[in-house]
Amino acid sequence: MEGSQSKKPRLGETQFIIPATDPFLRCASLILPWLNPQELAAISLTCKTLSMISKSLTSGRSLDATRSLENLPVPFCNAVDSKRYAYFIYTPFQIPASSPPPRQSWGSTVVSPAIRVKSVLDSASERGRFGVSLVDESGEKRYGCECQRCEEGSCACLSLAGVEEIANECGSGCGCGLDCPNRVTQKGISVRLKIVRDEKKGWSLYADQLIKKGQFICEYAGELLTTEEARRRQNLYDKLRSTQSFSSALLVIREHLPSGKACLRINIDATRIGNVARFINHSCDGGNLSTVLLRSSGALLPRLCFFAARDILAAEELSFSYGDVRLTAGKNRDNKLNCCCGSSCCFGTLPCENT
Ligand SMILES: C[S@@+](CC[C@H](N)C(=O)[O-])C[C@H]1O[C@@H](n2cnc3c(N)ncnc32)[C@H](O)[C@@H]1O
Repeated sequence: MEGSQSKKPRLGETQFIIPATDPFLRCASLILPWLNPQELAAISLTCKTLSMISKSLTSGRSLDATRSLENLPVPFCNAVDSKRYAYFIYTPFQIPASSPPPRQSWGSTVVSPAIRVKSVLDSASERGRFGVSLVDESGEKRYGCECQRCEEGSCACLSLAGVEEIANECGSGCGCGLDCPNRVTQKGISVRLKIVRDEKKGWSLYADQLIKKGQFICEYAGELLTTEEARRRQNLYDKLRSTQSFSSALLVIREHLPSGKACLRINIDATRIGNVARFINHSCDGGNLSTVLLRSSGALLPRLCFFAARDILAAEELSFSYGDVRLTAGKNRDNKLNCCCGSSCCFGTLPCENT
């Protein structure tokens, strides 16, 4: 008898089996993954079948925020309210600003393993395509290191004395390949993570395994904006936040140039298009992540990368400091947000960016 019992699906395992012969169902299962939550909710009201497909998609979406674009799935976990996932377009790396944001298929259970593998490979080549490159159109290297290949796990231009000191990685301007040990941050996420709902802070990124001090976690990926566009969007986000529960993820990085006279400003907006880093919350004590501005040889702009600042236990929240609240005190007074980081040195308000 034991063998004949059908196994009940566990939570999040709902699968809608689509008969290969039914053209309506096959069409619906191809189109629905491209819809956003509002569109999905609307279409699921039209008939029982579409309602079942959209329930199955919602389950699929909550199992992996990365849409198979990273090496490992990053699930949403919510024991607080009924939200199953946060909706945004996933990119594993920086991309030029996109308006309107593109559509992206998400949550389909009919994706074959071959397509999953292909999407990961595509993301690796896209990383190169969108990277602002200093290699000229003929492919001739203009900048970059001289290494042609790396031997026995070491690269001639490796300068990995400690996490804080990483400032350069090999890149498209180098002769070495993706297996070069000086390309730690270009291979995607390789530690288990999960996105957990918190009553006060909203979605929060957590470790789902022990992460050793110095391990790479992820980069802050999103749309690269001009300062003018960053200001326009920040105003819009401030307005949206004052009328509804809305969470933005626009990060402004300022890199002071060695002369001390100029400052390079990079605006990365992960609100509409981003990666899992958009779920990292602020902590007034600096949190458990160190941020490193990393320049890959051949790329014009640096990338902001997160590393473990100490050993991080499984089920610990990942956090970093968004900035010094004392420096932003008085700015954007109407838009202050309460900080709930819970650290003993909490200032009570989140640092705000005066874009
Ligand atoms: C980059 S997002 C982080 C992910 C966000 N929690 C979510 O649900 O999408 C930044 C926003 O998260 C919330 N947040 C981050 N750190 C917080 C903290 N320490 N206390 C309260 N809210 C926080 C704020 O709403 C902030 O605008």
